[in-house]
Amino acid sequence: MIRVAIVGASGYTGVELLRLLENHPGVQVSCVTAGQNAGEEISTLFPSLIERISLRCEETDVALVADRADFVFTALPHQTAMAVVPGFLDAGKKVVDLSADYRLQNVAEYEAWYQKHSSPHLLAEAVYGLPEISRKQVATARLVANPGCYPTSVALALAPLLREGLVDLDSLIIDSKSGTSGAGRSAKVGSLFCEVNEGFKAYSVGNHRHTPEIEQTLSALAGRKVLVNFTPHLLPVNRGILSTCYANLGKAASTAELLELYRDHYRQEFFVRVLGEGNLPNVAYVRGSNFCDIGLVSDPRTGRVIVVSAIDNLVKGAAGQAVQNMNLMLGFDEKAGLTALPLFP
Ligand SMILES: NC(=O)C1=CN([C@@H]2O[C@H](COP(=O)(O)OP(=O)(O)OC[C@H]3O[C@@H](n4cnc5c(N)ncnc54)[C@H](OP(=O)(O)O)[C@@H]3O)[C@@H](O)[C@H]2O)C=CC1
Ligand SMILES: CC(=O)N[C@@H](CCC(=O)OP(=O)(O)O)C(=O)O
Repeated sequence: MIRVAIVGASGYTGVELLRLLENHPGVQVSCVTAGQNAGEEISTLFPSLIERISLRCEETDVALVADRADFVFTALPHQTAMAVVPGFLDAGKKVVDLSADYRLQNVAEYEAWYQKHSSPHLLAEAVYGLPEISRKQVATARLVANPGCYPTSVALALAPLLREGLVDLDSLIIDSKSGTSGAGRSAKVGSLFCEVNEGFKAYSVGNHRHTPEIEQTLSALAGRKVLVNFTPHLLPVNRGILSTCYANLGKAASTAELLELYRDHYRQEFFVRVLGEGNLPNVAYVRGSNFCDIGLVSDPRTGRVIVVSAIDNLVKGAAGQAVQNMNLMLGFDEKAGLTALPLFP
């Protein structure tokens, strides 16, 4: 059994890692850490774990964690992650970082959208861990930057069109909606029940920090710089991201032809489910799973294709994708621990 640490286990992605890894045949969670909850029993913080997982949350101390684990997940807020990730690498550990700290390859871009980077030398080494796009690089990586939830849903929705050069790259518009767990477990007025329930709003319009991450991936797929309009919305549900992506087709193509292209593209991908004509994704049908469901419609009236994708932000958008990356990095079956069907209804 490989010993695994979850640094930042008292958050939403941390507890999701615990849930998924409990069913993993080759690893055992040997150490969990927290910030203000250090010292607490993890099943007290999350009664969902009672009688199955009993671990004391340690201080987030690099030497202690490195001593107790062979592999590390960092599930910390950005900026906090970069304070510890270099220490784990120096101690010879492989790391999947769930924060945004190592996702952007360009330091200036990171510092423009986030804050000063304390280990910019690692940005060139870190592999952006979207296995359906960068599987080979993930398998040999020491540090994987686990993609953001919105960028995962967008990259998988648009990759076939961009790789095949079928759309006008200056026409991309992305409209995404996320459940509230995307904002994490820490107390914030904007996440309170009365602020979210029965409401629906756009936020960070024109300036959300996932914009450069989305553009980085789409540019690599397209082979040239791509800019997008990306508008996130807050949905009054616990989990789920639905992204609706609009693009002008270079030349006319029917819904059936485009779906055939998507099916070809993702034929080998267990976690991407391309829906049949007339069917469109719904966050309710991926909840709790590592699936990304994709559907599309070609609109001959406007010459646009509209691609819709759905993921669970905490699974394919965070902890599930992190486990998928770990599986590749450690040579396990990529699906290990991740084959559960979605929770429905
Ligand atoms: N939620 C989501 O859907 C997604 C989240 N992510 C990213 O994953 C990371 C974790 O997210 P999430 O689990 O939602 O966040 P939470 O806010 O739910 O949890 C954050 C975790 O980090 C710990 N922490 C915070 N500050 C410190 C500190 N200074 N020192 C040590 N530990 C600290 C917290 O401990 P404590 O509470 O005990 O202080 C908690 O365990 C973030 O970078 C987030 O952006 C990525 C994709 C999707
Ligand atoms: C609903 C909500 O607030 N979502 C978060 C994004 C989710 C996330 O955690 O993304 P990172 O990993 O890049 O931090 C947001 O908009 O900031």
